[in-house]
Amino acid sequence: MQHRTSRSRTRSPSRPPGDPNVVDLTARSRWMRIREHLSATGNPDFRFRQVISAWQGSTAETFADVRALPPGLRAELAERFGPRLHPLTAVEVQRDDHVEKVLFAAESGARIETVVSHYRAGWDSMCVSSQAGCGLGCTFCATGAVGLVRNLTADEITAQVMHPRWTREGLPRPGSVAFMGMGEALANPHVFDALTLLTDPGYAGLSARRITVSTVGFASNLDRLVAEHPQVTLTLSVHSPFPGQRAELIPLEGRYPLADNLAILDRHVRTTRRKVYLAYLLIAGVNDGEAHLDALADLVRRRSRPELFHVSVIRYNVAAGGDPAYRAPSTRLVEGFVRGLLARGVHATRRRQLGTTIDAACGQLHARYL
Ligand SMILES: C[S@@+](CC[C@H](N)C(=O)[O-])C[C@H]1O[C@@H](n2cnc3c(N)ncnc32)[C@H](O)[C@@H]1O
Ligand code: SF4
Repeated sequence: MQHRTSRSRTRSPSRPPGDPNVVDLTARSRWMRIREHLSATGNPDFRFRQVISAWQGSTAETFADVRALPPGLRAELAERFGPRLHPLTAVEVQRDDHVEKVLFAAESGARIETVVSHYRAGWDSMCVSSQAGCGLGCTFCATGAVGLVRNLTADEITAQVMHPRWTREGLPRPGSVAFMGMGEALANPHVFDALTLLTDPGYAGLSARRITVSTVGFASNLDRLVAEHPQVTLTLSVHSPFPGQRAELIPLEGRYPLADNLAILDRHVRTTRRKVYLAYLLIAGVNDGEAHLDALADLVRRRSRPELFHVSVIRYNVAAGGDPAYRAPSTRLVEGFVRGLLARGVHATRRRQLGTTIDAACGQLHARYL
């Protein structure tokens, strides 16, 4: 089968006329700078928390609305950091039985999507975007078909989790957060500050173990991630055990081979004893054969601690802009593949997919760019 391997890697965002790109992508997180400023000017720690609570609690749009702060401090923060608290505006919401998908617009006009799944009582998982579009061009993914519009800032990434709309819906904190929305998190350096903020008790206060970063294997930053955030849960997208075929599906294989990424995971599991996940996207007739099963199982069994590697088998969701030759496998085929791995001594389960009817499942997000 011929796979499409070339895609435009960047695409200009459609911005309203006269709207400058006001986002400074070289700047550090505004929230981090605000916190540093408050501390450097002798304010007690609770002042930062007061701003965050007012913002997240949906009562404040601007610093001027944060009534808990002394008026002088409100004016000072607005003057120094700009009046608005919100970096993202929710412009559209779609729902099905288990999933809510929100289209957010950022200040530059860039658009992203965030998905919340309610699949177990009292446990909500949020799928966040790290980039508007993605420049890595995987041939099965709608976000890849968009091309890279731009990296999100750390504040735009974390605002998806902290947005006041969730408080209004009774969901001030999701049970877990996965970087499985739009974009390749490790291709965006702002993800490191975003993780620091998400795990900061004064900001989102999430446990690192409840955060999953999924990557196609941006090895240089995977190395940095395991060093700086060792407790974050990791998923490496594999999709083929054969380098030639993997490079057709995931062009980044040519720059950062799977073997290099697996070597990083080997070191990581040896030091942390944390379980890691290998995602395997099953496309009918492409990567679902016995030879794939044997080679994938072999790849896992050759790890230094194979018991700490878990394969999540994902059914291909038909994605806008994906290769038209790709077909979704039947449920029987997916279950058979999982059984095949188990029979070969590999831990494996099928990853449940929600939201396919509203294009909210893995690989389907394109924020209306397509
Ligand atoms: C959209 S990606 C974002 C995270 C990261 N860039 C990655 O690829 O791992 C999240 C997950 O969706 C999977 N995915 C992409 N396209 C898909 C599709 N059409 N159907 C099902 N899963 C897909 C990816 O392989 C990955 O495991
Ligand atoms: S699968 Fe991940 S890395 Fe590949 S194009 Fe989609 S978002 Fe980017």
